[in-house]
Amino acid sequence: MSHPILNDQLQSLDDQGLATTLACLADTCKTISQQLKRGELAGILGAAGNENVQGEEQKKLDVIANDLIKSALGACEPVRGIASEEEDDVVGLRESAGLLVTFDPLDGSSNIDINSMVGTIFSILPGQSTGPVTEAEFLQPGRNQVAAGYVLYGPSTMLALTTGNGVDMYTLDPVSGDFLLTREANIPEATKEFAINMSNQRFWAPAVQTYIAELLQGAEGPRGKNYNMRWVAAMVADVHRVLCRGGVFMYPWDQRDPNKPGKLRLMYEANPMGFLVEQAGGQCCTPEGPILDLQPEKIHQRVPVILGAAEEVSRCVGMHS
Ligand SMILES: O=P(O)(O)OC[C@H]1O[C@](O)(COP(=O)(O)O)[C@@H](O)[C@@H]1O
Ligand SMILES: [Mg+2]
Ligand SMILES: [Mg+2]
Repeated sequence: MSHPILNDQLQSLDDQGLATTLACLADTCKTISQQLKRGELAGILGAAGNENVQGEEQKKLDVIANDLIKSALGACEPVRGIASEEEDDVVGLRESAGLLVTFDPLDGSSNIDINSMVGTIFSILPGQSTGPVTEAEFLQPGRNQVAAGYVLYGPSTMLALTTGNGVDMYTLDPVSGDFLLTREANIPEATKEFAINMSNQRFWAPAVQTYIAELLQGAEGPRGKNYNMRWVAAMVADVHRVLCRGGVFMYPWDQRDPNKPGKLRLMYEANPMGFLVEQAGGQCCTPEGPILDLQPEKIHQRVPVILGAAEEVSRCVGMHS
């Protein structure tokens, strides 16, 4: 069976600037994948010894992946500016270019040191001006994204990509070095699988407490079926599972820190995953409604996330009203 090659598929896009940018991101992620494969041998595991702007400890690989993507996009003609989870501020690249890229260079950082799954998440927005690049220009609803995707560094390296016409999944062929199209994502409306960090249960809002309590009651409870639970602790891997076989994934609001209404970042995690999930037939919401309709207020903004099977997301959101 022959699998189409990513770069051939990209050539058929109307926007060749977008195609160039996506090819650049895919190539850089191949380099990150190679570094990860060498693991401890490359001396790149462990803490970098500093914190990012959000007060989180940076791993060496957070910094390495960020620098690789930043430098590759710095040389990528169609890119006007970038924003990264690991950068304090947005970075202007060239005023004449038309695309803005936001990214989480390494998602699931706490998995690095145990040789478990991590990934790179990216989102591409249209530029809004021909003047200097500003943070305000990035603050567009996720609905404006022209493309979004992630690369999952797992037993095989996989790229999931949407340009607004479904979600294609590519597997990196270690022999040819090409990303080959291997499947399309599809999220069934119903599921029996959920993903949430249960250790935060006592901090959740009452609606989430009730929703999860019903799932845990299984066949004897109001849902009338048994649910299984999974938690990889890397959003990229948990969402990949949902895109491949369905399920519901949540990182809800909790009361631990009033400055963090949720853990996940809108511009680097929630919006790109929301675009992918909607394109695969699922839903991605906060308790107030679809994430893609949110008007961002800050580049490093955090949001509660409920995504996946439509039946579960609408039930959980509905319990908040
Ligand atoms: O430590 P917890 O509560 O399991 O949180 C895991 C979540 O945090 C994250 O790792 C945050 O992402 P980063 O690793 O990019 O900071 C998500 O990928 C994941 O879903
Ligand atoms: Mg992340
Ligand atoms: Mg990260």
